[in-house]
Amino acid sequence: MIIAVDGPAASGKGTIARALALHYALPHLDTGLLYRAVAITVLRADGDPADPADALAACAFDDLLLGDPELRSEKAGAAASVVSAHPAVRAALVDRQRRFAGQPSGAILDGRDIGTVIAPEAAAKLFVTADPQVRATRRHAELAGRGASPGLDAVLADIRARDERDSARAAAPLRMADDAVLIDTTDLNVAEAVAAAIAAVEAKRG
Ligand SMILES: Nc1ncnc2c1ncn2[C@@H]1O[C@H](COP(=O)(O)OP(=O)(O)OP(=O)(O)O)[C@@H](O)[C@H]1O
Ligand SMILES: Nc1ccn([C@@H]2O[C@H](COP(=O)(O)O)[C@@H](O)[C@H]2O)c(=O)n1
Repeated sequence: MIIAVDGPAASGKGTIARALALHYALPHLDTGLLYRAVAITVLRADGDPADPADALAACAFDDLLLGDPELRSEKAGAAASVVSAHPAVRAALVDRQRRFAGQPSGAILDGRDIGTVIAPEAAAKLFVTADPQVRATRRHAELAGRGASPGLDAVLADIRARDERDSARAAAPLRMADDAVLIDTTDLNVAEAVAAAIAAVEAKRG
């Protein structure tokens, strides 16, 4: 079984995808990490994330980078949202994601275009969202817990800018697949959101 989990920044899709991976004993890929790795590789080479050639060259990143905590920074997220708009970057990362999705065991992938582009054949598709202010408050608390302290306003501005870039780009924009189930986590705690996700997957499995 392939489960696709898409949604905007800090909506809780990763939290849900990890919980589903445990529940169904399926491997999980956080596809945002791939774009974050490209972004950090560009920045460390003093390149420009908006330059398609710089971004494409960075797609040959070392897999060890995927464990680097700097990938979780807001700087990496913002630059990832710039490099991910280049069609050549998206094309360079497609095969890797499709191979992961195609494992005999099945898989769970979370991102922006899993249900629409990477695995349109997924048995269950979830689109996780939440009010931007709520997303910013949660991300702000998460960053503070890690010792980073951007102001709440800055976190909200970053989330809004990323939402806009990810939805407006021509290549694989963020959008809900026609056959996805919407999960709005604004008024749900983590346990409630995970329960809603499991119920949605069970309903799709029939
Ligand atoms: N339902 C919820 N209630 C409260 N906090 C939540 C809920 N879901 C997720 N969180 C918290 O919100 C933050 C963002 O969640 P998460 O990382 O899962 O979002 P995401 O959509 O995967 O983000 P990204 O766009 O960075 O990939 C985390 O700190 C997480 O613990
Ligand atoms: N399937 C995906 C996943 C991510 N992106 C881009 O990467 C940025 C960072 O992703 P996070 O999930 O880690 O926040 C995101 O803002 C997108 O621009 C993507 O395009 N497609």
